[in-house]
Amino acid sequence: MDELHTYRQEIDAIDEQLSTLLNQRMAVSRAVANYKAAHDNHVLDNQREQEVIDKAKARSDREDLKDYHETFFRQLMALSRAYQHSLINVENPINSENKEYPSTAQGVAYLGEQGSFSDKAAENYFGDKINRIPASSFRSIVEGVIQGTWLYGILPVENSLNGSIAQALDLFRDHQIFIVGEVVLPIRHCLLGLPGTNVDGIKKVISHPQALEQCSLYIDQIGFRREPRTSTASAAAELAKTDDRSIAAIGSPQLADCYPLIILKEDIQNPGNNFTRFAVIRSQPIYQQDTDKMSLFCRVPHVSGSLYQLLHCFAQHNLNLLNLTARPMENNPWHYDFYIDLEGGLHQSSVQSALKDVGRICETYKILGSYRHDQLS
Ligand SMILES: O=C(O)C(=O)Cc1ccccc1
Repeated sequence: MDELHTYRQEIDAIDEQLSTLLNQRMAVSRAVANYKAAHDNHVLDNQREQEVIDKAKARSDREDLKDYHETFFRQLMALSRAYQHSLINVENPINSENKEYPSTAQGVAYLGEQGSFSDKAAENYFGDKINRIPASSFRSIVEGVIQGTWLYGILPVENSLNGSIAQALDLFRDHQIFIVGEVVLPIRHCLLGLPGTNVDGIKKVISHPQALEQCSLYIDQIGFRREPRTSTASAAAELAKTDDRSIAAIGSPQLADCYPLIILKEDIQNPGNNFTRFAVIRSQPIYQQDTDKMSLFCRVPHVSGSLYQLLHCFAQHNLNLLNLTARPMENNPWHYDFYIDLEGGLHQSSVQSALKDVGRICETYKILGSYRHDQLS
């Protein structure tokens, strides 16, 4: 018994030293948070964390303690990150992040050509106030916005029948890009052909993959071959340049006004309410007082219960989730990041409290935006 008592005294003395060291470490962490806030740096620096872990393992005085060193330092750094997040992100989100950035960028880039659904979404959101610029891929839109070639971009992010559009979400996660608004469009598809085309003679349909998927029942019933194109409007423009009456394009009825094509059949989309949600993106966030929706990316530790804990942060503050999508991590097979939409704006105290908890639980998280919910759907 005496022996156990002695061991416990030894452990208490070590814990005392650990507490002193933790105070010191968190004080430095505070200084790092201030530095990162002033220099727009991210809280998570994967390379730096790996170096800390490698050094810790090398200091282990026994082989069988290496893994314990790794876990200890991983947890320590997670605590440090949570502390930094609580200092940087939510102390004063509206004032600290709503800076005006000098920019010569103009216009909004959208996918496809004139008459694409993205073009229509941009028109609905901005009216004729700004130029709309056609682009050939999601990536080129995002890169153009980051480089300041365009002020805004517009990307489809979710369809009411097919769910989240993974490619768009991954671009938001992996780039310094922010959502500043959204627009929801009802989607109606029709089959378009060159004048004089007979539906019976059509062998192949061309369109954006989303459109082909949304009309899959009709396409399979007739037995058309499918070929993807950059957008519905690019497919229509391409068809209009040919004289091939064995090809049809799929897209909005308005395409028949933009290109010399005729509508062969209307409303060929699969049954159900077909809406697509588009995100308006910018290279810098805009946080306003009257927003009522937010989007985030969260990375939780790969341990039992961590997703449950993450969801609890929102439940505890009565915040309703509008979307939860798991996206695979590129360099970490079978591990996932979580994309979340929630009802509530960043100016709300319940949201700020929830985000403080999120910061404590997540290895890293990113606020993609706080913006007005388009209630059309
Ligand atoms: O191809 C288009 O027109 C787009 O904007 C992408 C798309 C395709 C189908 C439905 C919604 C958006």
